[in-house]
Amino acid sequence: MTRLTLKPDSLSFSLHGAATAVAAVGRGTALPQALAQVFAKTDAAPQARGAIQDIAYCCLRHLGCAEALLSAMTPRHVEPPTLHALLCCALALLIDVDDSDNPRYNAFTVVDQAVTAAASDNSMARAKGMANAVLRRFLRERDTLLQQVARDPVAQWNYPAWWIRNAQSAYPNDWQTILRAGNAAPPLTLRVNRRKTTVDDYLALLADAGIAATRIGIGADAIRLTQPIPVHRIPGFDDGMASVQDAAAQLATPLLDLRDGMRVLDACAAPGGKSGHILEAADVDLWALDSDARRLQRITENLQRLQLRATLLAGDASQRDWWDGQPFDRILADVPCTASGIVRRHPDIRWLRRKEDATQLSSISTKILDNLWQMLKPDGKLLFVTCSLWPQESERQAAAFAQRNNATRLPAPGQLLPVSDGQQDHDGLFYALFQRTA
Ligand SMILES: C[S@@+](CC[C@H](N)C(=O)[O-])C[C@H]1O[C@@H](n2cnc3c(N)ncnc32)[C@H](O)[C@@H]1O
Repeated sequence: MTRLTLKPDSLSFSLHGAATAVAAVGRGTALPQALAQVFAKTDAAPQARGAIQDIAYCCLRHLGCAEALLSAMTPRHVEPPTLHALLCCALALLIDVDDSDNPRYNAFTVVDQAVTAAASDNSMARAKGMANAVLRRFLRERDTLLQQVARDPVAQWNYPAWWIRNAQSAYPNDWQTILRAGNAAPPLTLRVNRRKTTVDDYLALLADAGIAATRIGIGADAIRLTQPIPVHRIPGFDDGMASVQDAAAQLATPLLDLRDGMRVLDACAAPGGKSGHILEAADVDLWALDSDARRLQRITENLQRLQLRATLLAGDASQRDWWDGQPFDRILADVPCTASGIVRRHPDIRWLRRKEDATQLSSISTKILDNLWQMLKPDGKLLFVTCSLWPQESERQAAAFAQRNNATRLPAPGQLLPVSDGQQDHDGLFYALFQRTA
């Protein structure tokens, strides 16, 4: 509940909105929903929404360090949760200021505006003196405090301890690079719609619009914008000339080896990123299935924009009640997983997931894969995809599946580790391709 009215274009307003969203993540809400709730309650203009979102993302990327700093500077756990989140948001911006050559905010402005945000809210106003003291102490003792908390791996890496241990055990040589990549802001990667244009012509269109972009070495239709821009500013976006899609995700369609006339199932299809790419590549009879009926609506919107058509079905890929009994030439199984390979886009995931989630999600994907295998034509191909880094959900699952079903494994990239610099910039996805021989 607010006491003072904060100006919607002020940093205090953005900090208050971001803190409300981060506190909701602390209660188990995914960040996109948490932000949508904040935007629904406040009358924030697009620019203020952008600032709220940026601060919330920054906070979740620095949450381990911010919480450790707060514990080091305050004798008791800070309550209520929105005040705790507000101080973490402010500390995250101050840490970011320290890291950046071109900081977005002046450090003293951050402190002043965080205290104003606390003062504006009945639930926090009493603690504004404490908030001021904590943030000013951080400014005075920054180096000592950062050194002190960096002994704790959670503060050093900004992931839960179990996540760091998982990464160390799965990737003894690469775990630090992987964790660092997950903390970087992702690039804006586009997929050019080859039904409407070519990569070269689209790059020329972007250049004419003054938007710098380069071809990416992975994914034939992939280009990366040098600076992310809002989606509505992407030339031809509303007409389906380009879609936002990570470069690694753009490998699914070429791996499916599609030909016109094929009957294709995209079994876990929402929001339809890969469905759209499949339909751009070939004239296939595509069935797009998802168990979440609300998320199917996102496929409808995406395909409408691309002016492409599929048969949309709400159903469980581990069951058969939605199937007409006609086998498929190709099946894409982009199964539900922990999403540990896309944390740079979703910094909340690491804080929302639990260690045991991988086991539970693996058992769902085992059922999905075994069921879908029975729906494939002889010689048909099934592409198994996850956006996970954990072998339990990816390589171990693929190997066990091949053994159980006597499936022939065809060449595919396997585990792609997330990379956050250079030409190959992409998320961490896993691909395994199987063929039915009988
Ligand atoms: C990784 S996402 C798919 C992303 C999508 N292929 C794309 O490229 O845009 C996984 C999807 O699986 C769906 N899902 C989860 N369990 C399922 C099930 N048992 N059957 C079908 N879909 C399921 C989720 O609703 C979610 O939309």
